[in-house]
Amino acid sequence: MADQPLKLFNSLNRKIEDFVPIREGEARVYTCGPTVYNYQHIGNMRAYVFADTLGRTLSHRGLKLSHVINITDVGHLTSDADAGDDKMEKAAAAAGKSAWDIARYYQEVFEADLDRLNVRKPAHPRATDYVESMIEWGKQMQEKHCYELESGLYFDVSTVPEYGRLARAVTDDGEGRIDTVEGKRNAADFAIWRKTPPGETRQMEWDSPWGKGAPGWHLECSVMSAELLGHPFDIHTGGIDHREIHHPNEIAQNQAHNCSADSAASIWMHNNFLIDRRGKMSKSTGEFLVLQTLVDRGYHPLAYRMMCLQAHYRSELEFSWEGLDAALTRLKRMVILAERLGDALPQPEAEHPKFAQPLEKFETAISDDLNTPIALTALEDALAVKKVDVGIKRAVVQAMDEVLGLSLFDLTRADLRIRPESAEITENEIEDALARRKAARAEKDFATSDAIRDELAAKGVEVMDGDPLGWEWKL
Ligand SMILES: Nc1ncnc2c1ncn2[C@@H]1O[C@H](COP(=O)(O)OP(=O)(O)OP(=O)(O)O)[C@@H](O)[C@H]1O
Ligand SMILES: [Zn+2]
Repeated sequence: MADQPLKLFNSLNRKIEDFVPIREGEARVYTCGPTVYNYQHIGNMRAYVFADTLGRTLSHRGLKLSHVINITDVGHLTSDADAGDDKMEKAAAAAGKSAWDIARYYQEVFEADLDRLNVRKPAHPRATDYVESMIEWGKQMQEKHCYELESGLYFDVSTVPEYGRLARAVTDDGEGRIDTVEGKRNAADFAIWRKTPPGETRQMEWDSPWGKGAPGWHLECSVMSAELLGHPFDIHTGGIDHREIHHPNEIAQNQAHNCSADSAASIWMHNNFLIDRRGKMSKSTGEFLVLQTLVDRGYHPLAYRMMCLQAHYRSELEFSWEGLDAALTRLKRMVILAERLGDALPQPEAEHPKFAQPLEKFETAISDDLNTPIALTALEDALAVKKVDVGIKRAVVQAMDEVLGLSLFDLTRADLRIRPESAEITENEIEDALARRKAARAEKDFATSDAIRDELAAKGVEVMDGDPLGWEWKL
């Protein structure tokens, strides 16, 4: 479909590059997944909407996609730089549950949220299923690249070429934040294996040549990407915070293990943060929004996907309820226009000159480092084309929607109504009352019609005659 190259921003050299798959006709993508010690906030979910849009774009270009989003169920400490407690063990202790139960619970919620945001099903390997391979990696790297301290096996970052070239400012931003562990050779050295301290038992621990303990978080992603995608693979993604510590450490391990200066992925991509008035949305700072909160307030989850798509993935996105309202309204307009195409049979082979411009605009935008804000306007241009065969129009709109993942043909007006959990009246009751009112009006029985209107108003439903969006009522 697309004859222009797909251009992507590579964090490795800070340049836009043409994407060239390593294996012809295929694309392999690894995305750092959640640490399942808590709910994922909507900022975390932005990272997966971005990765999914990338995956959909690769599929759209006819590539066979293998996408992995791992589940970190062990090893991530409260500081990315190997200091503090294990996030899983800490959450388990606080909840009085086992770390394993906590991990399973939050993984399920995470997967349900991915579904609700139309993130296509990637592979979800759990770190705890790969510990044996992690130990193998440790043994293999140990002699040339690691040293043992009382607390564990550490990676010496001076043993690989160009350590930290991915990070923006290794000295002040990266290393500056690293808490020191006594005996470390370089401040940026990190744990490959963390030994369980003498006299303690951890819920999640394994035997290893370095004693009982658990793998380091950075090691997990190196090992799972190698096992599931093979090194080298095409694209590695994550949130922009990973560019500073986690990904430089992954690269160092890949270089050491693979005996190569190569980072193991052709392109490293990072999404920017979702912020609110206080800054980066973050679990560690206490209050945060989860997808369910949006749903409880009556918003369809895809309004949030729309909100994400309205910003370029490399820009910060500020969350506000007004912004979410605007995204919802935009989605509604699209759904109303898509509805008019009814059940027309899409005709992907047929062409119409009226769609040349929107299609060209769409391809150019999405190929330009996933410029979804412009791609959305191209979709709107296509939806606005009049007096054409509906089958052709449907095929064009559907192809664009496949990339953006908004499910325009599956959503209905009713799905998109603001319908807070706390509302007293059900959708069916409202529809029923409206139908009775319509019948009364048709018979010029205005007394009944007004009575129904007042009845609804008493329950907080405003009937909107002549609403330009055709949304006959709102709460
Ligand atoms: N505010 C945010 N906006 C966008 N992406 C984010 C944000 N916060 C975290 N991420 C990304 O979400 C993904 C999942 O991260 P993880 O589950 O490890 O969360 P975390 O680091 O514990 O979160 P937090 O930083 O909120 O405490 C990572 O790719 C991370 O970079
Ligand atoms: Zn990772």
